[in-house]
Amino acid sequence: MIQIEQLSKKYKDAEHFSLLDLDLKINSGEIFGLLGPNGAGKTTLISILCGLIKPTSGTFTIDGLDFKSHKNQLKQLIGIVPQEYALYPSLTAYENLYYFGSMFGLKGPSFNALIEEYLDILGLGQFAHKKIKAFSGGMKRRVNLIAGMLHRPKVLFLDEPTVGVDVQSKTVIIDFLKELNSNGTTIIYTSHHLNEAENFCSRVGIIDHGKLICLGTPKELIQNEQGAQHLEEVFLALTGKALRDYA
Ligand SMILES: Nc1ncnc2c1ncn2[C@@H]1O[C@H](COP(=O)(O)OP(=O)(O)OP(=O)(O)O)[C@@H](O)[C@H]1O
Repeated sequence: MIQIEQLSKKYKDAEHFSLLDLDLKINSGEIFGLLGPNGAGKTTLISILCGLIKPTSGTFTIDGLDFKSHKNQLKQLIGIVPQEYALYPSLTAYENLYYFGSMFGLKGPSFNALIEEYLDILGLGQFAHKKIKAFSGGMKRRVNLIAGMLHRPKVLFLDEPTVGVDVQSKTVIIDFLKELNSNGTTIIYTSHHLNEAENFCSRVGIIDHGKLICLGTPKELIQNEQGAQHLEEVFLALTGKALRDYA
């Protein structure tokens, strides 16, 4: 489904590569977790795969479509749920979603019904016509999520979809993503919640300093790391305890 070959990214004026010669294959139907410390290169990788930034070198295909020659088809195929809220604060939840859907050519009564259905599933039905600026962080995260998948993409990229939300919102978001996945959507997500990733992901890849340092099912990675009971111990053993502060 996603085939990445020798992907590298060096930002303009940066001293180091943020991604270096990364090879990775993600299969159709997976829930794939991209894990790594702050500054490891997760957002950079997702941003390249979503076509938001260009790689310095390397190639990738999604569903057999090359990123350079099939930009427009790829836009239809993928959905993006960014880390930052992509919502208009002075519009209502419904208006925001209508706007995002219309960018994919969605309109009409069946589209209205779809927006209402998703808002209901994510517990926001009664707030559909309230302005986003009055929403809590957890509510905004849920609207942000719907905005990224209204056009029913085959592949959904999510950059920390559960950051800063309470356990209740987190559960609703994860259950919703599991349901999407069971209906055929491939999910690629980044997170710092290692317990969540351990339970949620079919496979994970740990990235550090722009390189993929391990890949496998959570169970495999835990079994391969001596004394580890959970993914968090594997993560610390592989990436160390030093702080990752950059400016
Ligand atoms: N626009 C940019 N210009 C220059 N350097 C950048 C830019 N964006 C990211 N970087 C650098 O690239 C590296 C990887 O950053 P990236 O945001 O991809 O990491 P991340 O794994 O998503 O981190 P986090 O968990 O903190 O979100 C870091 O060293 C970061 O400082």
